[in-house]
Amino acid sequence: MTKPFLSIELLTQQFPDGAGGTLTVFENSSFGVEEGEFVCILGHSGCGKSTIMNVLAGLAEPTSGTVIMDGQEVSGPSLDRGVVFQNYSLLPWLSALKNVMFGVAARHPDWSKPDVQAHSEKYLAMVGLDGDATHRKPSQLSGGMRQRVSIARAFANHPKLLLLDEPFGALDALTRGTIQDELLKIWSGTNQTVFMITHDIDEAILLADRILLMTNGPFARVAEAVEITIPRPRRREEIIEHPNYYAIRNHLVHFLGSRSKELAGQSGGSGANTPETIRIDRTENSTLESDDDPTHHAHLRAVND
Ligand SMILES: Nc1ncnc2c1ncn2[C@@H]1O[C@H](COP(=O)(O)OP(=O)(O)OP(=O)(O)O)[C@@H](O)[C@H]1O
Repeated sequence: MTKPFLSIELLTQQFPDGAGGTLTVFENSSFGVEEGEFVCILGHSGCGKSTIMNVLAGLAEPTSGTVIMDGQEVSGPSLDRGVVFQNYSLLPWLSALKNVMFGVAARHPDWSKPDVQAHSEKYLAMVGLDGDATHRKPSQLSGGMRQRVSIARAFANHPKLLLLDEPFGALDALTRGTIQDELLKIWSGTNQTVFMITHDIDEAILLADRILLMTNGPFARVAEAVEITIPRPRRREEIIEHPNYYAIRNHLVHFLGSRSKELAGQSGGSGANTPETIRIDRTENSTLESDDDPTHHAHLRAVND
């Protein structure tokens, strides 16, 4: 069997628990992400989402296990992986434009300065920043503007893998919607693979091909991979009308509300903890009753990987 583009294999992360013991955040977690796929990960605070993200970015070493991207083991950061964190992380002494240009110039050392600048301005404009704002330093921008610069910086580099840790958390609802649309536009026009942490169920349904659901920690694991069976292009005003929307949404809410706790703390032993694939499709079989109760799993077609 060929490996997926991004293959997370038997990943275990432990930290000292501060009381002389060991905290096992997750154990033997294994899952894959296909090239060009948009995956969101949902789970309660503290279950280990950012820890997984840091390992994928090459910014942290797992206790054991490996991450293989495009046939190569991830070790250390790389321009092939662009990261957008919750807390922006811009270089404070550079203007917004120069923050973006810095990465573009590193990625394309052969480009002339005007080319680097034009490319950077294009991506800043995509996230709604142009004119004076692009010449301001991060301290002279609002939190939302800083976050938009971080997003432009990551996208402008065309990394093979975009790692987004709650990238829209600091944005107001209107800007958030605009940038979600821009993200979808950029993603659909490239073959980039996106792995995104969010706490927003509706955002995840709008954006993702699959949503990974994590159980609560310690010994958290990606228990399910829920396919978003709503065709693209998706528009936020329209997807709620789709017959699968509330069925998927209810399933996610039910998982986060109770199953993430019920399944918590169960060590899977030495074997790989791979997620179960969940496919909910109310359009496939019109003989299904119209019953959105997510506990009625007879209505779900679950296929193991
Ligand atoms: N460097 C560290 N040393 C010790 N414990 C850590 C370290 N980093 C993370 N942890 C612990 O690992 C667990 C997972 O943390 P992580 O930040 O990955 O969670 P998260 O799911 O991203 O949470 P949130 O949604 O709140 O951002 C938490 O219990 C956290 O306290």
